[in-house]
Amino acid sequence: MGVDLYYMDLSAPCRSVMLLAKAIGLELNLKVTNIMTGETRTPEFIKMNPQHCLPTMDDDGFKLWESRAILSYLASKYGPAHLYPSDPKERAVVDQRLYFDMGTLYERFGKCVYPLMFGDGKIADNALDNLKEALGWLEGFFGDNQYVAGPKQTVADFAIASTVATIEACELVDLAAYPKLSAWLAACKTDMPGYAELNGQGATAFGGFYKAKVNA
Ligand SMILES: N[C@@H](CCC(=O)N[C@@H](CS)C(=O)NCC(=O)O)C(=O)O
Repeated sequence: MGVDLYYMDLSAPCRSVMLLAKAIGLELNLKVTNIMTGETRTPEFIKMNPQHCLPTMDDDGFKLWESRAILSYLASKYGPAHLYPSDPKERAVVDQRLYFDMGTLYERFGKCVYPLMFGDGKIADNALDNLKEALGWLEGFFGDNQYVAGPKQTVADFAIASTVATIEACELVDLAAYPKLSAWLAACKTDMPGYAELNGQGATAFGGFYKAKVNA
């Protein structure tokens, strides 16, 4: 019974789901799963998620992956309505932020770090500028709002907080150049239950791994 979550602390998408669960008081059956030692490639895991990625969720037999889909599902089923609003326009803005996070912000961040951490070490010349451009767009999304998708906290805040925490920990960009984003991140650090334990420690470990590769 209950919601199983297969996860790793180092993983930003996993941390976003764990932060949401803490915020809504949903107890997860946490199942630490090591991608480095092949624990997502076992026949049992592949049967549950043929894409063998983390996070993977199992809610009493309902299996789901893609962290942002998990966030929307858990908020819809267990959270207060404002976290994933039913109003079509409000929901569309939340979805836009989630897709932006996955397809642009995290994607551009990944191009700055993953080749060094897991690939051939070749980082494109424009990778950092592209990441800064995406952070500039995110800065603009705030407008006069306190949260990334408007005046209320939504699932997009959990997804983007995990991405930005990871960017911060890698020390690639001076986030002070984005004042609204910096103010929001500071508020996440104090107001999101478990931020220090989850995003703090997990992102710091990821950043440490990245910086060790840079200095190797
Ligand atoms: N877009 C996916 C990304 C999932 C992903 O790439 N997860 C990584 C860990 S951060 C993973 O499981 N990699 C191992 C694999 O794909 O086999 C999400 O947000 O859930």
